[in-house]
Amino acid sequence: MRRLSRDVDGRPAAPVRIVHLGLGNFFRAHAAWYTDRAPGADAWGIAAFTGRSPAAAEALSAQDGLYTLLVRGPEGPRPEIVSSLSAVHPGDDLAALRDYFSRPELAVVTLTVTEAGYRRAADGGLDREDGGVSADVAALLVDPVGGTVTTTPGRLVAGLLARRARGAGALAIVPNDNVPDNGAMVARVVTDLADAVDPTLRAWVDDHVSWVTTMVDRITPRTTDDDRDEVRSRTGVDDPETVPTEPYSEWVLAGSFPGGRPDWEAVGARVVDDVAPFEQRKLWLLNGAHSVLAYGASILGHETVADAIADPRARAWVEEWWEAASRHLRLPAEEVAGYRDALLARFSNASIRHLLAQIAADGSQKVPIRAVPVIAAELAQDRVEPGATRMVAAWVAHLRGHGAPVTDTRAEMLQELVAGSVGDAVDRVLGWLDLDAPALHDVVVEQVTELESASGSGT
Ligand SMILES: NC(=O)c1ccc[n+]([C@@H]2O[C@H](COP(=O)([O-])OP(=O)(O)OC[C@H]3O[C@@H](n4cnc5c(N)ncnc54)[C@H](O)[C@@H]3O)[C@@H](O)[C@H]2O)c1
Ligand SMILES: O=P(O)(O)OC[C@@H](O)[C@@H](O)[C@H](O)[C@H](O)CO
Repeated sequence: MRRLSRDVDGRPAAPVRIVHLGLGNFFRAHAAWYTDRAPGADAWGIAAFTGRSPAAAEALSAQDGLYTLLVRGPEGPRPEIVSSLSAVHPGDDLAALRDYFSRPELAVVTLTVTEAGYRRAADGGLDREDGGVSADVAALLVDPVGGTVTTTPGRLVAGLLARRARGAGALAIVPNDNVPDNGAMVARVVTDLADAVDPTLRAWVDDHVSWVTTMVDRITPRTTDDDRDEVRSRTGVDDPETVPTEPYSEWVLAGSFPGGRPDWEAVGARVVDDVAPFEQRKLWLLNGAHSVLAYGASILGHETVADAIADPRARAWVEEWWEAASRHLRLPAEEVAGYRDALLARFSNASIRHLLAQIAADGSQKVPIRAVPVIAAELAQDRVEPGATRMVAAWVAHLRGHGAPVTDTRAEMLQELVAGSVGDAVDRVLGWLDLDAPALHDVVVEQVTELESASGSGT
């Protein structure tokens, strides 16, 4: 069985003008795919760095950075080869990272490092108590041009220090993680870390970095052996780096690109003044429903989104969540209704095996941005809507050992929050979420109790 190689399968590697951090599946289905398909792609190569493990860099290097995107639509799976990765590196290859940042032709830095990768404290600023962050600050204080850094904010500051030292000019930083106002979010953690290592760096950053805000959407689960087998049988290529994804894709961006960028709009991206309405629509309706299912439907015994949405009980939870969330979206009702219909079709796509356990991970980063704004908006209108609170109740039950396994960078703290009686657990979790309204307590306790008794019963 043959492997992918540029001699046979792809375009020649384009000159690197984009650096990407976080070489996961979503980046390969989304930003790398838009860059590959944009007109003039032969002028826009990406150098991508893994976040933690070097495995993806090693495997992709062995196939010249090429990989197969397996687009799983209703008409059957369609393999597409993506050629935009000109170079792939393990995340700890800091010499390469600093070198790219020093080049004037580098114009864009994109990121998909997960919500937890930004190392934020509860107030949204950089978590200075985080061990990785304090080690990065210490390393850059001792050696700004060669210090070893491991966190994403640390790597960005190391790159920016190298760029300033070479006078290499302005660039855009484009976070593509599911975080509201993600441009301002990444600006904050990076400038916090910059301030801690060099008080003169902030002024340079202000003049030379454009923080772009984005809404990103394309359901992209982890790769399974079935995906690799499908590619093998359809193309005769053995591609361990296959990425499964759905046909639907959206990318909405706001911000400037002082060094230029690929013509992503030509392949469907939208550049707008304000991302917020798109981001709320997607984060609340899509990601919020995902979280309702990840915690609630895994308690009912389901493993994937498609299985879960086919269960009338879980589907009703999603519809109730959408009713509550939709009331607070600043979009025309018909647009919201159309989006909801499209979501039902996307969730029901059984050829995408999207595991509820994957979506459930790092709830401490997701529940506060997916559930809290909707519950708070309901409270502001004197409503306690069970459809809105169920995500929190299901998360509490999940943290107490029901449904999908708990994987969270803050697992230890969360276990303390949910210990003891259901009433105590709910009190502490609502307090941690800054949802102190007494009216919520009984509703959430009743929902947790109901979910815990449904646990494992499959009813
Ligand atoms: N998968 C999707 O459907 C999808 C869709 C829209 C947005 N996203 C966003 O993309 C992110 C990544 O999703 P994915 O499917 O590519 O996941 P993935 O697990 O395939 O890849 C995650 C990447 O981030 C890196 N990473 C993980 N934790 C990190 C940390 N603490 N510090 C630095 N790097 C870290 C990993 O090494 C890997 O390179 C999501 O968290 C989400 O915010 C995903
Ligand atoms: O990727 P996460 O971990 O932020 O969230 C899990 C899912 O809700 C998410 O991946 C969606 O599938 C995605 O945001 C669709 O565009």
